[in-house]
Amino acid sequence: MTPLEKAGVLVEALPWLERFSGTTIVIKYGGNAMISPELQRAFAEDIVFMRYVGVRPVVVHGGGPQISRMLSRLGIESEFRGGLRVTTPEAMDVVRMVLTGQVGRELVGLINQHGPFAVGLSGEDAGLFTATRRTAAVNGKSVDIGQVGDVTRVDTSAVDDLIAAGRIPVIATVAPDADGVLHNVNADTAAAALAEALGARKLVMLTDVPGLYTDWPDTSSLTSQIDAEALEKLLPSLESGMVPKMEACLRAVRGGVPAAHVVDGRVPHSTLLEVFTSEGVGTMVVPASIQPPHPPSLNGQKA
Ligand SMILES: Nc1ncnc2c1ncn2[C@@H]1O[C@H](COP(=O)(O)OP(=O)(O)O)[C@@H](O)[C@H]1O
Ligand SMILES: CC(=O)N[C@@H](CCC(=O)OP(=O)(O)O)C(=O)O
Repeated sequence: MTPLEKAGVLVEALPWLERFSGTTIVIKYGGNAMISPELQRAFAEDIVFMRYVGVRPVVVHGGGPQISRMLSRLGIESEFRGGLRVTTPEAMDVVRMVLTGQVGRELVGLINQHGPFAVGLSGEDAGLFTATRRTAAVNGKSVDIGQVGDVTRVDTSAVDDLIAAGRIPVIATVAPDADGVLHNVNADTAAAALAEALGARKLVMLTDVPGLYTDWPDTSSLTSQIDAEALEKLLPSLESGMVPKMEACLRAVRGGVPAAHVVDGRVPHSTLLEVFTSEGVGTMVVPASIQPPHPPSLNGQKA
């Protein structure tokens, strides 16, 4: 690349820096996207980059595959229903241990190789999340799945304090209910609730597919943009992990977040590409088809 081309790349980011500097962006890092140490390091670089250019990143992490591995090492059976893990009290202990003690710690460590930014917390800290037990929808019927919750209250004060101090909150999604009983909350669900409560400018979900396929697994059905109404119609036909993910995107945009994106976390620096380049990668969910004006010279893909 010539020096002029390098300068071009930097200048291309300018409208996006102008748009997003000073805003809060919630990034959900799925366990399936954490497939190599290099990718995890690239993710940490993206988050720190955002912080240095004045964006206020908030990381919500998953860890589904890591939880499944630990459960099987311990000989505890685990199954998913409607994209959610059936969570017994015994499994709940493991979920909490893996998310708060392992996956969260590793991300905090990677980010903090660049400076004292990341602080790990969970839904239990300072009343961040209150959960309400939920069921899963399987073939149109609602079935009990144990200690699994939805986030029904968010107290953002601890996250606000950390952001104001220039820190990067890294959040694990276990949460007590109103009686203090701990629940396992799907990380997509929690990220959407938090993005809504923080008034985030964007929600970015990193996963292990290039985006939403409207006719899964037909690869030609990958969609770059969908509005809330169309997504709502599509939801009953979605499968497995995409159910909570797209429900979460819908919740976020209906709750006032201008755009929610599903992007391929297996692509190095996909977060940077999504936020600071004109291409826009993955699938963007918007409240309605009509978009606010774009910065100059854009292709209409981004928000
Ligand atoms: N319509 C669809 N479009 C894209 N992915 C889908 C769809 N339906 C099911 N999937 C599956 O959902 C998975 C992503 O969800 P999940 O495994 O929960 O990821 P994460 O750990 O990132 O939250 C994909 O790997 C894919 O196998
Ligand atoms: C209720 C429920 O399913 N909770 C999830 C929490 C972790 C998660 O959501 O991780 P990913 O983002 O990597 O899928 C689980 O136990 O796997």
